[in-house]
Amino acid sequence: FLPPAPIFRPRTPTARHRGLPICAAASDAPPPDAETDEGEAPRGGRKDRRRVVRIAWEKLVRWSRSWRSRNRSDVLETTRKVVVLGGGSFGTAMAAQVAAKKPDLEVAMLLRDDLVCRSINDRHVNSKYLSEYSLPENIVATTSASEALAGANFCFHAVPVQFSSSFLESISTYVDPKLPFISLSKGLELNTLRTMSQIIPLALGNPRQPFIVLSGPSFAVELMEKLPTAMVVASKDRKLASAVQQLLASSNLRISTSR
Ligand SMILES: NC(=O)C1=CN([C@@H]2O[C@H](COP(=O)(O)OP(=O)(O)OC[C@H]3O[C@@H](n4cnc5c(N)ncnc54)[C@H](O)[C@@H]3O)[C@@H](O)[C@H]2O)C=CC1
Ligand SMILES: O=C(CO)COP(=O)(O)O
Repeated sequence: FLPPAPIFRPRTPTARHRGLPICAAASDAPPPDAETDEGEAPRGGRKDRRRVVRIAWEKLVRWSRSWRSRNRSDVLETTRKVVVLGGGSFGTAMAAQVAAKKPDLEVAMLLRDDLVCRSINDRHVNSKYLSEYSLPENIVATTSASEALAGANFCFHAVPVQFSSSFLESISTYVDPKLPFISLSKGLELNTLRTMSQIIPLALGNPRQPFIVLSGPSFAVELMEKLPTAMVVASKDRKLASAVQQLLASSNLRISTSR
């Protein structure tokens, strides 16, 4: 479900390109003889030139593929811990989704209910939401904000919009100002008509808190059932959107990026 790698097709030199050292910069091979004009070029010269272009192009394609795959694996490789704020249906489903991507990733869920924490930690089941599904064992639940947020590389926010301001204000001292916040919550705050992109920086007192939106249409149950699901991740920071895409996308979850 990851987007396909762009396909680069080497173009046969056309009249417009003739005499130009196409792709010469990407090749170790010497550029074709700039003096050679097609009209005068012996057949062998033209063949050599095509070969040089082909080799340069193949090199460029190999570099592009390796760069893409390096970037793709880097996000998962370098992510050690994610935190999920809110352990309702969607927080639980996203925790399960990301935990399944990497068994040694620590997925910390910040909850209010100690009994639910115990059911997750001891039995790997959220006794209150989606209790019919087993959760990956690398999900740990806590009621301590400092514990949940310490050392996290990404934060998923799944507390309903109407309670988000007060909840975030209460935990703001534990939030690293560089921690990327991925909002799963949808809607407007009543009275203020603020969106989550306004609520999060205001409540945390940090206008520069990295912010990403992850949106469906998608439902918690379809993720738990591993049904084919599509989502969109959007951020003003294109690299961050792409990082979240790599972190979450799987064979059942296709994620597109947007700005
Ligand atoms: N359920 C779904 O399939 C989807 C839900 N969403 C969005 O995700 C957000 C969360 O939805 P659900 O997980 O379905 O809701 P939910 O009602 O299942 O869970 C809400 C969670 O927030 C916690 N919470 C409520 N008030 C709180 C407060 N004052 N402080 C701290 N925690 C509090 C609850 O304890 C619970 O863990 C919503 O904005 C919803 O629109 C988005 C896509 C799909
Ligand atoms: O957004 C949803 C599905 O995409 C569900 O959100 P609610 O749970 O707020 O209806």
